[in-house]
Amino acid sequence: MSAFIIEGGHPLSGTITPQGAKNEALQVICASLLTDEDVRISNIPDILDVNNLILLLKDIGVKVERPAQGEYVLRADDINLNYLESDDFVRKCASLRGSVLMIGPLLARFGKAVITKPGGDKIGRRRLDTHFLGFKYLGAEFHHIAGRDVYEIGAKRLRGCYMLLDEASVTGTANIIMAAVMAEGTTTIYNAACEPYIQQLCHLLNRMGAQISGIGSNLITIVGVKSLHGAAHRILPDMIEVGSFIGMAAMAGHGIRVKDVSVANLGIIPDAFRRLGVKIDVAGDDIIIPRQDHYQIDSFIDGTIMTLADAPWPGLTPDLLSVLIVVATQARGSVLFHQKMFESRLFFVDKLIDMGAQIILCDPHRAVVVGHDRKIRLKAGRMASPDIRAGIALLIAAMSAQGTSRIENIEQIDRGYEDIESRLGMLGARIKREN
Ligand SMILES: CC(=O)N[C@H]1[C@@H](OP(=O)(O)OP(=O)(O)OC[C@H]2O[C@@H](n3ccc(=O)[nH]c3=O)[C@H](O)[C@@H]2O)O[C@H](CO)[C@@H](O)[C@@H]1O
Ligand SMILES: C=C(OP(=O)(O)O)C(=O)O
Repeated sequence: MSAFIIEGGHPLSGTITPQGAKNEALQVICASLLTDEDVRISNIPDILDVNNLILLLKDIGVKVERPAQGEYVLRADDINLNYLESDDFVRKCASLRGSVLMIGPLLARFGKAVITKPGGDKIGRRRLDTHFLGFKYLGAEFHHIAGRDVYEIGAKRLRGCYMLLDEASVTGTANIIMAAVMAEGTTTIYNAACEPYIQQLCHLLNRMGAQISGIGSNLITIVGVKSLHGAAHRILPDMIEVGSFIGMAAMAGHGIRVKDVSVANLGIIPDAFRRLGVKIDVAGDDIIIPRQDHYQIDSFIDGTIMTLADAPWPGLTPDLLSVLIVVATQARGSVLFHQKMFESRLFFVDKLIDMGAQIILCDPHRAVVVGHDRKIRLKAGRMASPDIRAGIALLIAAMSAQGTSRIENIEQIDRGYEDIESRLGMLGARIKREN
């Protein structure tokens, strides 16, 4: 296990550019399985989860070229379906959540896929019912393979239909869309997730010859086509990384510009930070977070205490609540965080409490933060990163703290943040990696 050693208290300033979006990358990379022609994708982040998914695609026979940094050409013209039966495949899927996104395209193109319990963050139950239900609506059948923790999914022919999803699952919606693009007839998905990740996937699929409408809404209509062809695609900036940088700038920044963020695709994210009193200026497609000696948490119009809660898009993404919690620890005022979607994502606040933050963990889903208004600084700590977003939140806390902190299990951070110690180092952070 690797660790970061962070010397806190160094002011950060300058300009930083976000990487391409992890969650979009996982989807569009898997979309390349839908055609035997070249799919060229640029702005692919160089992070563990994405690199492991590309390796897994190589294992099943996808030809991979990397003409430039962040740019890949993927050609799935000779897929080895036998590899899906191997223990090696199952083992690799089990450590990578993005692997679940291969099922829809494999089912659409080859009528066959294997589903195993995929990896990802340990942030509570991560059920796959929505994926299963969607595939079943389209006519797929599931068989549990005795002795192995996997299901085989098969479908001689997928048939379009109307479906109302049980919840707006992000990877579930992406998977069902990819399964439906070559189904016979029309598929209508209601209660579809509509994150920019999904919108981007749909735009790529349409460029590949699919007929998808309703993009950006929770009602998606897909008219099945016979086959798809190659296309090119550029991944959007990672909105979760942009949010992480806003949080970092509020806590430890002396003026930070985040460049080329695609403001139009950030949704409610900047406003969530503004609710905590963080000042954010927009300049073209950049955002600027000036130094702020104090920031004051809003209250609701009726004077009641501010609540920030996650919700399916265009609501507040659950992936930024951990960062928002850290920011609140130095605000003036109090705020209730309600993490509705995941069950175990708030437990990391124990570490912030050890560092001197005033937080009441009410139950696994709710925490109240009483801000210090910078009168008391967080003190350095020794901790392990339980998941990717708690990891970055702890890193931000450590950069703003007094003294030298140590964060272990930083592989969790590496899953989603490209070369983070060097990039933050350019802004003045002192972070050393220990392998
Ligand atoms: C690789 C990837 O893209 N991962 C993202 C994806 O995971 P993933 O697609 O796995 O997450 P889902 O959208 O399926 O669900 C996440 C959690 O939210 C719950 N839920 C979901 C929808 C809903 O309307 N109500 C509800 O309670 C689910 O039961 C589950 O506990 O979406 C999550 C939710 O934005 C993000 O945290 C993950 O970063
Ligand atoms: C929860 C996340 O990732 P994953 O779905 O890959 O575990 C995340 O990106 O915050």
